Amino acid sequence: MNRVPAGRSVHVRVPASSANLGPGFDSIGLALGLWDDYVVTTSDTPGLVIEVTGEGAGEVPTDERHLVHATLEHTWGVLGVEPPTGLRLEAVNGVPHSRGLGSSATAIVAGVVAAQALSCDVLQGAYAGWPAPGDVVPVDLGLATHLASLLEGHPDNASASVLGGLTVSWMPDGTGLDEGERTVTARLDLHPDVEVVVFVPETQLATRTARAVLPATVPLASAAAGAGRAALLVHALTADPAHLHAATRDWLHQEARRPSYPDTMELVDLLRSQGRAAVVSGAGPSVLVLTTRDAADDVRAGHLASRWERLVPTVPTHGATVRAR
Ligand SMILES: Nc1ncnc2c1ncn2[C@@H]1O[C@H](COP(=O)(O)OP(=O)(O)OP(=O)(O)O)[C@@H](O)[C@H]1O
Ligand SMILES: N[C@@H](CCO)C(=O)O
Repeated sequence: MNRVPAGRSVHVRVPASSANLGPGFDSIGLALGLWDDYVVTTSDTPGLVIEVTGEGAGEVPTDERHLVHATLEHTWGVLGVEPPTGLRLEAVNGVPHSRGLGSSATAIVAGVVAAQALSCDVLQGAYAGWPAPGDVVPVDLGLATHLASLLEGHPDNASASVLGGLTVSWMPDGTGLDEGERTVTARLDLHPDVEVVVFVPETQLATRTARAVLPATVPLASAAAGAGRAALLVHALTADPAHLHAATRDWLHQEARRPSYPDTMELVDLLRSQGRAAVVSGAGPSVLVLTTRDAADDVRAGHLASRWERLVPTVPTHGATVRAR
């Protein structure tokens, strides 16, 4: 088996994401212009060195359990290449952890694309040699979406982090993610009038915890109502933002999770009562407001308790990028 060569270094940038956007549970994702940056360098000196600054510094493990490192190893296994002898991972994280902003998907996507990039010429005979410093290193974005979605357990965050913009993901032949099925994603352009405001609390909520409280089944009427709003949501986000408030109504997950994030739902209820298209971002506890450009200043200026940090990220039109160093 070929080994990833020593003496290579890549700079990987991956955006955060907001999943669900109300009724698009486990399928709709939106990239957010908050970024994790990684430099991954191979060497022939055995060992692993991990340095983390920014979000998660002093909290995430800096050994082989680190999520990006574990993903690199997993991806090289899937690709059938031997990991390099030595590896250095420098992380500068701008995506808040466990706030519903897709931090785990961001990290997983970083690992998947870095692993592909560092072995690109080992895998692709047609690709001659290692790129010059600053050049984009080619990766298979479809494979990246699929592998990252499998590792994450749902495709909504991973697809937005890989592709940027607005994404809708589905499984061709079923409801669950498994090795035999490849995630498919449609990448949509957000209507140019749509802007986002994100309210981030100090409290954290692990996605695993938030998923554990969801019911196994929902009433047909709720499923039918949600399907209609999810369809309307795609129309509102791409063609007619006037429908955003109606389109972001959810019956599948937010109410079931209310006891897990009461302050979040209180803010969502308040903003919705004021006509804002407010939803829980991902599995919470952040709140995402989808607004139009003319109303964005009002949303940004609204009075808010001090425990909420207000962010105004762009929606990047591209997702993960990898450049040689
Ligand atoms: N950049 C990172 N480096 C290392 N580990 C990370 C990184 N980002 C996230 N993680 C790990 O993932 C955990 C958070 O994942 P989790 O799925 O619970 O929340 P999230 O992805 O931030 O939110 P959501 O999935 O609701 O959008 C962190 O506690 C940490 O263990
Ligand atoms: N669709 C997932 C997103 C987690 O970020 C959930 O709500 O559990």
